[in-house]
Amino acid sequence: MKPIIQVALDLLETDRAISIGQEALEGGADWIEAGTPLIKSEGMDAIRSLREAFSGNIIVADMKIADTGSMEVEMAAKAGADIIVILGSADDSTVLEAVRAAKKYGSRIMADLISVNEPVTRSKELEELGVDIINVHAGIDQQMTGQDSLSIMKKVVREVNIQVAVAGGLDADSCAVAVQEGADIVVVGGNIVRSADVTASSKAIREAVDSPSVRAYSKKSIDEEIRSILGSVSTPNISDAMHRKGAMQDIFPMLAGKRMIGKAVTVQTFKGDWAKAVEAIDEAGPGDVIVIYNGSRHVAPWGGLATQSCLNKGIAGVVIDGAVRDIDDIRTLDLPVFATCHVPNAGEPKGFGEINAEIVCGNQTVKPGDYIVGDDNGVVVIPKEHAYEIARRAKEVEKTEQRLFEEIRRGATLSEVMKLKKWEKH
Ligand SMILES: O=C(CO)[C@H](O)[C@H](O)COP(=O)(O)O
Repeated sequence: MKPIIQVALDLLETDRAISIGQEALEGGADWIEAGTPLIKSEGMDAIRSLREAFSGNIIVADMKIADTGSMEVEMAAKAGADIIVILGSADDSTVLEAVRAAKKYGSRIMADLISVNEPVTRSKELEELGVDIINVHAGIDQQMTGQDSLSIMKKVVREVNIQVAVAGGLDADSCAVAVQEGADIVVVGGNIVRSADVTASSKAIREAVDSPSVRAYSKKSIDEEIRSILGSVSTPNISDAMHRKGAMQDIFPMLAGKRMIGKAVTVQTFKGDWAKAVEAIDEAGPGDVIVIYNGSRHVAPWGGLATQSCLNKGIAGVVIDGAVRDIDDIRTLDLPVFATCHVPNAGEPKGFGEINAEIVCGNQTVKPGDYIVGDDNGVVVIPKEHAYEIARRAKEVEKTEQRLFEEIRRGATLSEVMKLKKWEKH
């Protein structure tokens, strides 16, 4: 049987969901899912509208039912859902009630294994309780911390005889792996619905699941993955992902159009003392960013010679809470430099201070090894212990913005696309 692509319309407004759903179907998606956010935002009317707009397609209502199985299945079924999602972690009594109601109204039940502790055991129990489809799912917040669903899905398909779906940040490559490993249904949200070209993204997934053998799925190291994700987002995306934390204050790019990503080598110095700043170049390695607190706007601990030395070592960039000089040389060299200002004066190499201690730079705490990202907007610090999660969340912000850009390009205004008035705080 051909694998089924279920497109999860995780949006807040039905009109956007319908137009994105249409584009996804043009690319080859099969089932239309009313995502949980859409159902919470618009209620059963969202399901009714999707039923009407997509009369020939299976409609899945991602109700994530936790209780009152019968009542909630009845609501969704009467609104037009063919498949209704309950939580696999719901009590057996709720599952049974949902299954009974689904039979009565001619619908099917999909059980979502999100946050289930023993997914394989629970899948078998759910099958016995009469569930039609198991969905092995790493939720969106779980994905941000690195959890994925494919390894569990592999085990589940061997243990149950009902259809198995898989969900959780899937893209074309992971969908191909999923169907190779036995998934009947791939559930794709963000990588279709927040794409600027929904039809093309949906088509790429169609091709991947229909000829999965040509795909290779390579696993990068965590540092490679963080750097690769951070390389595709902006500092505003990261600031949004960090709820406006992390941006350095009063630190500006000294040359335009340069992007910088790296791990911090920190330097605490004192006004105009440039010894530790320059010694840090020898401590730092390729892909590091030297982050210096100096604290003077009038004497510079950094200039053209230090910048050239960094290039010889493959250092990714420099950030200085303080001044730089030789700005004309710096502008001709290919190293991103961020600083408070530029001045003519150099200080003295006295040697006070510390390399790789925790410092404050641009009013942000920076620890050695934290990820530092800089672009024309400024510099953000990402604590190393949350770097993967923040990078993933920044990528989600970037995807959402790409989609908004596309809808604005088509003629709407930002407030129209975002339905700003509707979502103002009451
Ligand atoms: O149910 C969901 C979140 O709870 C999503 O619909 C599901 O995870 C698919 O979306 P994505 O591909 O973005 O993970």
